[in-house]
Amino acid sequence: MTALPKVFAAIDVRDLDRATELAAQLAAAGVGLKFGLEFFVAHGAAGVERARPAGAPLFLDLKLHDIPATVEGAVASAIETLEPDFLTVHSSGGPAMLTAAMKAARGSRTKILGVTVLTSLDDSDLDAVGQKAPVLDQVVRLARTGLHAELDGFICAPTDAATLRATIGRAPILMVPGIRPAWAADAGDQKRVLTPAQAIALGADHLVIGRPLTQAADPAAAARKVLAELAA
Ligand SMILES: O=c1ccn([C@@H]2O[C@H](COP(=O)(O)O)[C@@H](O)[C@H]2O)c(=O)[nH]1
Repeated sequence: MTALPKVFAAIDVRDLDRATELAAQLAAAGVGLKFGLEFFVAHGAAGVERARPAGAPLFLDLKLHDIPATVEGAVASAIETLEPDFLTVHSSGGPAMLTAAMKAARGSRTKILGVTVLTSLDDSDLDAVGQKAPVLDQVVRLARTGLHAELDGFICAPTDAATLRATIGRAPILMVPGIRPAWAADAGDQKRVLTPAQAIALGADHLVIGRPLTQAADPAAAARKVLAELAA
C-alpha cells in the first residue's frame, strides 16, 4: 500500500473550475486533497469526481452528525460513490452513532475519523454551548468515546496532539487542522493553531492546510514550501 501524504490541502472553494484547477496544482505538488462542506454542498460526489485528479488521495470532510441510522446510511453512500481514504464524523454524536459509522465502513479502505473539538473553539465557546471546559478535557473525553467505538482516528488541534497521543497511544490516526506556517498571514477564524513542524513534533500523522495554500499567489509553491519545511 502506498503511504498517504503528510499534508492534505482543504479545497474550500465553491467554484467548480477553480476547485479543479487548485486540486490539479496541489496534487501535483505532492499533497492530498480534502473536500469539505463548502464544496460538497455545492457539487456533491459528482463534483468531487470531476475536480479530483485520478488517484489523488482523498479526504472527504463531511463531519457527519445525526441519528445512528442516518449516519450509517451516509457513510455507506460516501463509500459507495467515492471510497475516500478518510471520512469524518463528529465524535460528539455519541457511542451508537460512532458504532453505526464504523459498521458501514467495515470491509472498505475508508478510515473513519472522529472530530473532537473544532479548532475554531476555545474554553469560552464550550462554556457558551454548555460543554465543560477546558477544551483539552473535552478532546480526551470524546476521543475515549471514539476509541470505544473503534474509530480509526481523530481530528484535533495541534495544541491537543501531545496530550491526545499520550492518552490514546500510537496506533490511532491523528489528522490535524488549525495549521499556520510561520509565513502565513493570519489565523483567521482558527483559535488553536501551531506551525506544520510543531504539529508533527507533537504527534500529528497528517496535517490539513487550507487558506495558507489556496489563497497563496502560487498554491503549488506554497505546498512545496510546507513539505520542504517538514523534510528539514
Ligand atoms: O476542527 C476542525 C475540523 C476541520 N477543519 C477543516 O480544516 C480546514 C482548515 O482550513 P484553514 O483554511 O487551514 O483554516 C477547513 O476545511 C475546516 O473545515 C478545521 O479547520 N478544524
